Amino acid sequence: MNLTGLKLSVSSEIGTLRALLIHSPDSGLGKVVPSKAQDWLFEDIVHLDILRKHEYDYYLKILLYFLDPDLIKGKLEEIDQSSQRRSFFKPRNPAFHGSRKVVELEGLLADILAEPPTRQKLVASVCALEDCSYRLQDEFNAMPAGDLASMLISGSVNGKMHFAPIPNLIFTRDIGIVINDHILLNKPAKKARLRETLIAKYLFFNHPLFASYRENVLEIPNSFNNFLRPGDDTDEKTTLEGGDVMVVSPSHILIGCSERTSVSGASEAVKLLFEKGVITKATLIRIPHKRDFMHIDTLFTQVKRDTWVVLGSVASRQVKPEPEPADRFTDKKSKDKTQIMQFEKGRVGQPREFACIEDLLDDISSNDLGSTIPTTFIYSGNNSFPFDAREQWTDSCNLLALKEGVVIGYDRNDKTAEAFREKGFSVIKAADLVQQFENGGTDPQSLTNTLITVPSAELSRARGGFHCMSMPLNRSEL
Ligand SMILES: NC(=[NH2+])NCCC[C@H](N)C(=O)O
Repeated sequence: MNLTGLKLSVSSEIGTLRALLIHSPDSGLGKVVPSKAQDWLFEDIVHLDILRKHEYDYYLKILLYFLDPDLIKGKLEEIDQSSQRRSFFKPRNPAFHGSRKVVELEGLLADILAEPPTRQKLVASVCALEDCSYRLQDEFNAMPAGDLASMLISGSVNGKMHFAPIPNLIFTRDIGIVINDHILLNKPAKKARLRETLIAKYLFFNHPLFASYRENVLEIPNSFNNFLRPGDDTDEKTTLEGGDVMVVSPSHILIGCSERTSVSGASEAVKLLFEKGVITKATLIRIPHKRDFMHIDTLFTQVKRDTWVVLGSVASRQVKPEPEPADRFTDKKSKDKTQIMQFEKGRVGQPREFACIEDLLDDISSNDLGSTIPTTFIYSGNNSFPFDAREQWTDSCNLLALKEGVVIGYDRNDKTAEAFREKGFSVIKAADLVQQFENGGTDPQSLTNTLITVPSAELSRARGGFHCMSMPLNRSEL
């Protein structure tokens, strides 16, 4: 794929999306077995055909109408014909869309594997990680680049499974983050995500698409005594996953300290970003270390300059109940408390603290983004128990902004959609919107204040939403 000349530029969560990196669900998702589902960070096994045809394909169509309409407009009927067998959506098919704005990761991987030196290094690294035999490594090296790319992702070739799939690669958010014109690589907390990280590292350092940004690829170092620590406890490790990083303004990023991102990972990232002059302000947000809240983008995402969708029970200021006598015995572990500290480059003295996530988001809206009206919070499940928790679990707070005020999420979060309507938003099904785009009833430019909903019965079992399923490469400045 000839993809030279793409400009990396992300300085907000809501500027009009111009280019992003995605990975469409590959056959590996259909190979998750019940006994390994949780180890591979899926909550359940998924039905691959339904997940692709009736769910993810809508996401892709919407992305293309917004970012690269020439590839899709006027062709919908043909693309959807059953005789086409989804060829438009299959990376290795000649009829594949091949967008240079909605960029498919598998194609990039095949490109770098066509270069023998890169192929040999990457194959050797994957084989070391997956404990493959020397002979198998030689076999992999002799494979055509396209087959090899698909095998390195799905784990299988010609019906044979050589190692585990990496089904979480659909969550491209987590493999790296574009901050202005730099790329911060991740250091995953979970073993199931190690191969993804390796692939991402090779892509950013070797693909011509990123050629002019080589010097801007940032790798978080391990703390110097990393390898001296006894045992396998991941708590103390230096880890950082992309879902915990949000670029909220050209100078300010948020980093979650969570189940996945350690304090040392966050701290090393901030040091690096300050040192390289990428940003001047970083806010660290400690959230409860729980599977439900693995990254900060599972708790809140931005909708507009002055509007955020949040889980109220964690983000709002909590009124402390009178302590019960036994509370003295049950002092909450610090890991379960929310704590927020803001650091500015060159500033001496105490960092600034915020009492709750909403206070921080309000400060960002008013002071970083210049909003002059009161900040709006739209709550998961319309802030009523148990729908708040239920819908957060199925990613009601994990929305992707296609442009300011137009976000995309799952259709199953009814009460959250109700909350959007109450705040003046339209809620429209992706299938209907696609039809309207196609027949000229509306167009992406004229859409305002809208939540687009995508079918999600299967996708939501993978435990991530569209914010996770996107790695923005370019957004217009706000
Ligand atoms: N940015 C995110 N919230 N990503 C969600 C990742 C979900 C994935 N199954 C995992 O547990 O790793």
